[in-house]
Amino acid sequence: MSNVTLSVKGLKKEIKGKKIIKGIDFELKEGEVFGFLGPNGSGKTTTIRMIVGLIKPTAGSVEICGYDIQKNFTRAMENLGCIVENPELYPYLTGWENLKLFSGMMKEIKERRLQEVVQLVGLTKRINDKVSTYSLGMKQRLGIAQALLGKPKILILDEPTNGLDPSGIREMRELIKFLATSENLSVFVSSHLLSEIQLMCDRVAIISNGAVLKVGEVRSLMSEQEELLWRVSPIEEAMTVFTLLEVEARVFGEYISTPYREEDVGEWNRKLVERGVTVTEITRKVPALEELFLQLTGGESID
Ligand SMILES: Nc1ncnc2c1ncn2[C@@H]1O[C@H](COP(=O)(O)OP(=O)(O)OP(=O)(O)O)[C@@H](O)[C@H]1O
Repeated sequence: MSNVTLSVKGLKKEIKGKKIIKGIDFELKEGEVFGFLGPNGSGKTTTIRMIVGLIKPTAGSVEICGYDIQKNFTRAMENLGCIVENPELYPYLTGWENLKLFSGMMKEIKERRLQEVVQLVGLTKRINDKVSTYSLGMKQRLGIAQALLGKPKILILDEPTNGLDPSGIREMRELIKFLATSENLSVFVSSHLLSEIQLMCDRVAIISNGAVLKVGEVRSLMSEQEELLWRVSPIEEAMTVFTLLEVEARVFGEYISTPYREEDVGEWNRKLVERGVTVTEITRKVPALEELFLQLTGGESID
C-alpha cells in the first residue's frame, strides 16, 4: 500500500482574480480508497477538473504514476479513469454496445477486457439490455466499467453516490471498496457527506474554502471514542452508580466521562436519579473528524 499513484503538490486555481484553490497537497497510494470531503462549494470539483486535465492549474503540479500531466499528458492519462460529471451513455444502446463504442475510441482494447470490466462492476446479467432500462446505480456502474477499460491505476469519482437510493448507495460503496482491494486501484472519491467517507475510505483529505485542512487515516481520526460527559452532583454517588452498572467511568473535572452507548443512556440516567443524584447536563463528545466537519459545515451538510 505504499506506492504513490497520484501526487498533488501546491495546486492552485485562480478564476477571474478569485482564489478558488489555494495551494493544496496530497498523495494517493495503491489499493486505497481516498476520500475528498468538503461542504458544497469548497472546491472539490475544481480540484478534480485540474487532476483530470479539464482545466489548467494556475500553479502547482499533478503527477500520475510519475508522469506530470503538464509535460506528459497522454502517458499520465493512460493511468487514470474517471467519471467527473454524469457518464456519457447512449440510452438506446445496450450496456455492451455502449462499452464497445467507447472502447473503439481507445487503442487496443480486447473483447476479453470488456467482459472483465462488466464482471467487475456486476452487470453481467443486464449488459445486453438497453441502458434506458437501467437504474441510476446501474448507469453509474456502467460508467465505472467504461473508466476501467484501459486498466487505469487510479479511478476518480466525483460524488458517486449522489442521487442514488439507499440500496444503490450501498452497492456503489461495496463496489468501490472491492475495486480498491481486488484490482489494487487507488480510488479517489469526493463527497460532501461525512458518513459516506467514514464507511468507504481508508484515508481522507478535508477541504474547506479551497484549502486542505487535514489529511489522515479515517480510522485514526475516528478512533477517538465517542464519550458522554455527565454533569452530576454529588459526583461520588454517581461514580458508585456507574461502578454498580459496570460502566467504565472516570472523573473529568466537574464531569464524569463514560463511553457513549445510545441504547443505555436513558437507563443510566434513571439509575442515577433513583440514587438521589442530580443530573444537570449530559453532553455527547464527538470524535475529532466529525467535530471538525461539523465546524466546517455548521452542522448542515452532515448526514
Ligand atoms: N468558472 C468559475 N468561475 C467562477 N467561480 C467558479 C468557477 N468554478 C468554480 N467556481 C467557484 O469556486 C468555488 C468552488 O467550486 P467547486 O465546484 O469546485 O466546489 P465543490 O466543492 O465541488 O462544490 P459542489 O459540490 O457544490 O460542486 C465555488 O465558490 C464556485 O462558485
